Amino acid sequence: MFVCMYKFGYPILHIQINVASSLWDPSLVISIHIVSLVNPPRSLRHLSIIYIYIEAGAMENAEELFRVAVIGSGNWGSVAAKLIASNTVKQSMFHDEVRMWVFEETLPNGRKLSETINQENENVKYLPGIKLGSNVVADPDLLNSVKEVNMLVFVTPHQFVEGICKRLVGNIRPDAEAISLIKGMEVKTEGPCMISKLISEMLSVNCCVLMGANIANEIAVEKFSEATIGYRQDKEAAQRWARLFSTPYFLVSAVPDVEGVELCGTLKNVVAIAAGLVDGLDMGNNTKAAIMRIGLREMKAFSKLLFSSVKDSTFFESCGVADLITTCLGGRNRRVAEAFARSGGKRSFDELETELLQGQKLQGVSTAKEVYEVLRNRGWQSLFPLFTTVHEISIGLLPPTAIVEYSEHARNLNLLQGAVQLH
Ligand SMILES: NC(=O)C1=CN([C@@H]2O[C@H](COP(=O)(O)OP(=O)(O)OC[C@H]3O[C@@H](n4cnc5c(N)ncnc54)[C@H](O)[C@@H]3O)[C@@H](O)[C@H]2O)C=CC1
Ligand SMILES: O=C(CO)COP(=O)(O)O
Repeated sequence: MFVCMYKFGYPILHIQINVASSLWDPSLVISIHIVSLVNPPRSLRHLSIIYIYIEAGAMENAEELFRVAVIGSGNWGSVAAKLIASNTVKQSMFHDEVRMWVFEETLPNGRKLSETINQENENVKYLPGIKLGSNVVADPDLLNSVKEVNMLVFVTPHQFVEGICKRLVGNIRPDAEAISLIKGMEVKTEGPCMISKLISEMLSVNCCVLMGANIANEIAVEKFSEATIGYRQDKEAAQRWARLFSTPYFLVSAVPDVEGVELCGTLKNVVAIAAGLVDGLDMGNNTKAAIMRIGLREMKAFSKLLFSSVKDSTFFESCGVADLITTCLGGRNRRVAEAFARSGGKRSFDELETELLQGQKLQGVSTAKEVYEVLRNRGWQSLFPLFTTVHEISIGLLPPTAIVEYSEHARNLNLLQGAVQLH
């Protein structure tokens, strides 16, 4: 770039040569600047090259920056926006602004949720007391929220994703990429469909997943935790997602196993329902640990039967055993299931969800139903006694106490091991 200007009464030539991209941040450009007097008077000839300096600066072309939208603004959606916003202001490869699509609601005081978020920089309904970052912009208009965006973060309860994607078809950038933080699955007539696959197929985008031991309220107050990104082939995209989410208190690693990571996040919610039932029955820690162990075994077997590519090592990442533990100890699925067991199964999960979670959504009960459909369609019910029992308890077919009646399933558990070894 050449610029000619007048300063101190003399014409000055400023030459900027961009020589390379920085290794640690591709959006940083290293430039050499030569600033010189043009045709200086004899007395200033010794200053004809005034100075040369090297600079590392942000790319000037704003179109090249990655623009992020968070689709969803619940408890985890809001924390995800906060994490991302803290990084986009610091890393020059990202545009500062983070748009957050809000499923619009009118609050009890008559104000709109999206307006309140923008005025107070806080999601007063789903994450009260936490500032999101002044660069988070709430938008109730889905299509506007994704305008010019090339990094789409999906984080809504899983039952709403298909409807959202239908509205997005044809309305996103062709070079957009996506990540799903959603724990859940859909069951179609042709079989189970993971949410990342649904997003990927409906929108023709590459879709990674991010799952982990991530109780949103704890990360909101910046307590240390870890998460796992699952990716298919595009390691570079996975690394970009990791940069977008990682902070000193939120450590993100990536593994090439999308289905394994996503199934861990999805299935542990069913086990958390079982753990909550155990709490509601006052069975104690040994029983809960037993349920978690049996649950982990069924998670692994189910995942491997559906996708032979799923890796054993994935179950030892944050998305696996760590998320199982935290959700069984402190999650919403556990809490509502405990209340269900304490009512002797007399109050429905729907009623308890509305009362205890006030707009937040349970994923475990619907996931148990979806898993059950897969088991029934494939004749695998007897191989997965925990998953089957959780569903049958949740629809009132069995009492909550059935969660610990395992002795008669012993034979089937052995069968399960055999079935998995076949793969
Ligand atoms: N909250 C947590 O600690 C964590 C949640 N997750 C996962 O993140 C996903 C999203 O959960 P949260 O952000 O916690 O949500 P949430 O359960 O706190 O809130 C429910 C959200 O659904 C929205 N909603 C209600 N009706 C809707 C509709 N018809 N269409 C679209 N949206 C609608 C609400 O506006 C609200 O934003 C879930 O899959 C969950 O399993 C994952 C890790 C941690
Ligand atoms: O997924 C979670 C933690 O990683 C949150 O689980 P709950 O939805 O049960 O709160």
